[in-house]
Amino acid sequence: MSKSSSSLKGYVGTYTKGDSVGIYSFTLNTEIPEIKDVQVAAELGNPTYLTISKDNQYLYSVIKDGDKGGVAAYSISDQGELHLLNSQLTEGASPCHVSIDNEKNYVVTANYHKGTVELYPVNKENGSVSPSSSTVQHEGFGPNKDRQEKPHVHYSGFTPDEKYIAVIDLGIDKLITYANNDGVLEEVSTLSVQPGSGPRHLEFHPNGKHAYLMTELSSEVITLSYDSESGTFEEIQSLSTIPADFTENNQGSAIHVTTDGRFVYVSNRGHNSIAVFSVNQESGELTFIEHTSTEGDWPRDFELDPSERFVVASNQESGNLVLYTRDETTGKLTLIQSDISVPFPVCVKFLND
Ligand SMILES: O=C(O)[C@H](O)[C@@H](O)[C@H](O)[C@H](O)COP(=O)(O)O
Repeated sequence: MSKSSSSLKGYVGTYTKGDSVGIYSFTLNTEIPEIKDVQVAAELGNPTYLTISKDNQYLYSVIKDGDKGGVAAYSISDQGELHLLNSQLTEGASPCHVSIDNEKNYVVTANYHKGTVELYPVNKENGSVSPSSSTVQHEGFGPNKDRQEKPHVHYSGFTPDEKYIAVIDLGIDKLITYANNDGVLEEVSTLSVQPGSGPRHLEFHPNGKHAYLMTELSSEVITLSYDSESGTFEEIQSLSTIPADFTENNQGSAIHVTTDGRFVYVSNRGHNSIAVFSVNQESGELTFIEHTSTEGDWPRDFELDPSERFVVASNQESGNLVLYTRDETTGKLTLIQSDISVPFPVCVKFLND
């Protein structure tokens, strides 16, 4: 399924509440354009976040199985079917985010409820996950008594050169960089953001020198500079992602940066929108462009397709995916389709080019 193909394969992670039974797949016909063929791809509990290996061989999912939680590994067939390889489960709540490195050496998970980061070596022969080789337990709390009573790790992902793993903790307002020393996580630096802001997700600019952090509790996008040698971040700028006159509840959710480095997109749950920002290529600083409605309730995430001519948003509470075309010059989104039913969708991932 290459960039030149008019049919792109996508997967949707969900909460298995209501009618949802697991991971769903769909096709995006880029010529019409239209999303269709929504079907169950794998049955498992709460596969909220997914990650696909760069070579499209394997998909890894968060999994909840009774009182246990962890990671499930699947191989992806040429037709895009998922076949279970194995899973690694431990007692307690399941993680909320999962990432894999480009070489398929390690999967890393973030566990919101436990306040932990877990590293899982990947079996090079068949893509299955080995038991966790390292678990780090965060400590502390933040000023928001309801949401920051303890650590809540919300994101873990590899830095662009994959030298480090960046971890975001919503409960303690920190972005912590870890080194992976032969399967053991070792802390190398910490950035504390505004107390109470509740940082959630991170994406790097393709220049590797800037990164953008989305906060959940304060609904802000924070521009960071990044030193790839030391793995340290510094704050440059902070902007609200919702209009100043919007006073209802909003929880910031996802963030994505285009591969040309020109635009940053973030999603707002409550305001139910995607906010578009343009990027100053020198300073990395952002300028707000527009809000676009997500045509539904509670957009927990969204994704650009591999060509980046399309964006698909996932509205968790209204149970619909929304397809937009993206103007690559202005960054603006145009609504195409909003009636694609998927129960409790959380994230969308496409097969890579
Ligand atoms: O995004 C949210 O709504 C909140 O941060 C939080 O309320 C939620 O619990 C975590 O995302 C973890 O959720 P799961 O462990 O259920 O994925």
